[in-house]
Amino acid sequence: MGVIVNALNIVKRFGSIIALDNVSIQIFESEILGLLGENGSGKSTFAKILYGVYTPDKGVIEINGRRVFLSSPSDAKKLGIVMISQRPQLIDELTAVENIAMFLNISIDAVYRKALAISKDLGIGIDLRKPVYMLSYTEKQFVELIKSIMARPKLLIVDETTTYLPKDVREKFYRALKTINLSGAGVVFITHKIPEAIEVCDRIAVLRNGKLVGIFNKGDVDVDMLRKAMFGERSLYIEKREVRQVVGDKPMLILDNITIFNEYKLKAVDNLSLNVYRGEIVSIVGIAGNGQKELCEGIAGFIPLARGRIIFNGIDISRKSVYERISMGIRYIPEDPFRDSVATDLTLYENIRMFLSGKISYDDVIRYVKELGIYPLDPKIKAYKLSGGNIQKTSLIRLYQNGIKLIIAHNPTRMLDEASSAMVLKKFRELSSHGISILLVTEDIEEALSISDRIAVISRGRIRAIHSSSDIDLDTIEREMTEYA
Ligand SMILES: Nc1ncnc2c1ncn2[C@@H]1O[C@H](COP(=O)(O)OP(=O)(O)OP(=O)(O)O)[C@@H](O)[C@H]1O
Repeated sequence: MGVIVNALNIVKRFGSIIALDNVSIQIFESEILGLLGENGSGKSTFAKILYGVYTPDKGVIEINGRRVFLSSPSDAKKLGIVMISQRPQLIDELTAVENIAMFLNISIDAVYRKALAISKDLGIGIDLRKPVYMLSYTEKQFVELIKSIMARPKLLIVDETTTYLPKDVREKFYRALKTINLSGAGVVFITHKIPEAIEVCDRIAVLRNGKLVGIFNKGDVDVDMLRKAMFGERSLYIEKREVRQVVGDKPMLILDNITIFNEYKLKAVDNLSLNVYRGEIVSIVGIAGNGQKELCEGIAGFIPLARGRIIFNGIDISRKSVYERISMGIRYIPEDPFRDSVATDLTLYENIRMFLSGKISYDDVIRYVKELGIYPLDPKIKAYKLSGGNIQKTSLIRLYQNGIKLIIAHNPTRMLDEASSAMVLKKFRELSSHGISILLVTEDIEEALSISDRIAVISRGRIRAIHSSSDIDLDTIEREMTEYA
């Protein structure tokens, strides 16, 4: 098998942080190379160097045996390197076909026939002539996948794209990656999920604190070995999650037949009713784009209800402002910390101070940074310099505010590694045992099963089923999620 990419002794520093410390990785033709590592270990930095977003401070990149200098993604694209980011890079107002045509610089008619054939081949039923804003997150990622296949890449980088897709959709995605492999291309597959890495990848490279710990062949490793490689001795402390059974009998939140329209005036939440009791953890699971974001924003007060009522702690808050809802004890953790919940131009210290009332000393901030496991342990660092997972942990400072009665958390662990996710779920459990109610809106069914008292399945803005988490299993929930989609 030929070598597509030879990354030799790559060093990348950001000020005093060494994001990549002498990392050498080869990527072969027709292989899927996994990239695993805890938050802040250097995965995205490595991917961005291959995609021309960052240039290395030291080291050499060779593509097909020739030394290259990638100074932008268009340099990378010319060499056949394509990346699917965690957030779809599509223009919402254009159709899927127009987006693909623009990326490939070819005519719309030529794109349509080919794209349709590829989507049929993969068993993906997407209307490629719809504007992208009408597609769900999953459908958008499939458009990215079709776009990547049509670009005939030599190297495809997939950055945590599949984390929350339901099993059957994920399998279609994996099949597509194997198809890309068949043409001789290599794939770099970044994921936080160790079992997924074992399932999909031929080899798995593990990074820790910017250093390459090792590259393992699929057949030679198991979950425990990879966990140890990722976290070192800390792997021993990753808690087993367990289901709690303490729930109050007083509804903290009553959603009474609420309907909410999205920014495109489409009905996103459709006549939805649900109660969350005092101290209860209720999860809402569903495929992304089924009204979850609008539901969260509607409860937090960012967007108005078209119909229905929200009763919080006995009071109708349907017309109350965001500020009034916060004062009453509602906290919202949005799913996109970059856009909605962390001021990236401010320092970590300033972000933490902003969300915690009263006098907060520098030492207090250090304590929170430690408790949240934010890396690097430097309150003076500007937030934009943090890795995705560490930015997400910063947004979770809201969990430490006073006076909380209800938390609405939307995919709060999406970017977190296993140890950090366990820390957040432990915090949720602790808060609920103090009577705080939690509405966890997540696409991670295992997470929902591990922590919730009840699980509701959402599809097309409606609750399709509600289960006690002790009476339900993953397969049934996945079936229900896709049945109505
Ligand atoms: N633009 C930047 N400026 C300063 N520091 C940065 C920048 N980008 C990344 N870093 C730092 O480099 C280190 C590695 O970050 P990177 O984003 O590669 O981690 P990661 O493994 O992808 O993490 P995650 O799983 O959280 O996405 C982190 O300490 C991060 O704070």
